[in-house]
Amino acid sequence: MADIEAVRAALSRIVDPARGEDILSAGMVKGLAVRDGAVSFVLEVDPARASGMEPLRKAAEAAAASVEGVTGVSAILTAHAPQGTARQAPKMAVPDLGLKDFTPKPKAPEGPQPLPGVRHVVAIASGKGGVGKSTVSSNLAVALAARGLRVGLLDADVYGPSQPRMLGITGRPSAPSPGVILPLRNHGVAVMSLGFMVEEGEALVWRGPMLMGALQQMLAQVQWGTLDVLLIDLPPGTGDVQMTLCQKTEVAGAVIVSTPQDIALIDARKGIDMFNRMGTPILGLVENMASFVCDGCGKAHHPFGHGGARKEAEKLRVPFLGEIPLHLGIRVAGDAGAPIVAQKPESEEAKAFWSIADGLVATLAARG
Ligand SMILES: Nc1ncnc2c1ncn2[C@@H]1O[C@H](COP(=O)(O)OP(=O)(O)OP(=O)(O)O)[C@@H](O)[C@H]1O
Repeated sequence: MADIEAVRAALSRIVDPARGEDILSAGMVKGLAVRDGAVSFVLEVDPARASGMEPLRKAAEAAAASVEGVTGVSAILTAHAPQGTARQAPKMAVPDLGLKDFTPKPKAPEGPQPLPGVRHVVAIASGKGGVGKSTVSSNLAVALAARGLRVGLLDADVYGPSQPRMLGITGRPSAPSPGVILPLRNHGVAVMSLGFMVEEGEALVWRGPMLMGALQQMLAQVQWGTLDVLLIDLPPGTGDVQMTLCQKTEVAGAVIVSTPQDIALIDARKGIDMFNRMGTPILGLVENMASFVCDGCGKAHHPFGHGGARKEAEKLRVPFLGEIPLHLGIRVAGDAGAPIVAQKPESEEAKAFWSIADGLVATLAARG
């Protein structure tokens, strides 16, 4: 079995030529973990040098891979300027010879790019945390797969990746060659999550640039194969992750999840506004935790109010995709790793997810 100390020793032999120091002593290796032979770590570099650091990442990856018992390595490069050093003057003044750099540089593609092999990228977003965005993502993914679509789910909720638990996946994705990560599968869905790479809670303490680097690397390196739909479970809010996704990747549209409460709807409106500004179409609004049917009296109650999201959708002229009840079964199924559409596909509480999934299939089909 691979030993973390052996991996450390291998990494300590990789020297960053610019610093003349090995990457471990230089503090560039973050989040090193070894689980069942799979090694993962983040190589944190100065943004000013980021474009030339791929060879160092590859060397570190190869060093870790050479350790006995290691079955796969995932080394993620992230750019992060150490505080207070980003603007420091270089120690040695380099004479300016007035020469222009004529080295041809590969032109970075402009604007959002399609993901190879993926027909439609659909972002699942919410303005506020805890409204059920991950629950909706996992149920929609499983429902779409059950309808015969080739479905992937990228858990980009980097602050609290919950899809490994909700979809019942433990393991680690394999990395058969440098720069290639294979997603894991369950319930007919190909899944990639930062939760596979770090211990639970660890990503919460990562800094913004590390998270962004991890997201971009997941977008670039995960080999999804051919997919009809890739759902992206976004973190709540309207931050860097959402913007980077829309700027770099061609997104067919966003599904916004909200509870009926005013406060959640205000945040949902902000989310819709952000997607509008980024030019990403809104596929619709979902109202989660819309009603609660009491076991005792059998009546439907509306603990968070009712109909707010439908009204808001009308007001904002975006499609209303459906209401999902607040139901213990939905939470228990998610916690047990089998979304309700997989665990009890015929149940009343699963119905709304099927109908939203069918609406999404129709919308995407209309787009070709
Ligand atoms: N309709 C529902 N009925 C019962 N429980 C639900 C429902 N929707 C979500 N939950 C539960 O509420 C909790 C929060 O849901 P979830 O993790 O999906 O929210 P989220 O919006 O993705 O949160 P965050 O963005 O903060 O990670 C979970 O325990 C989930 O099982």
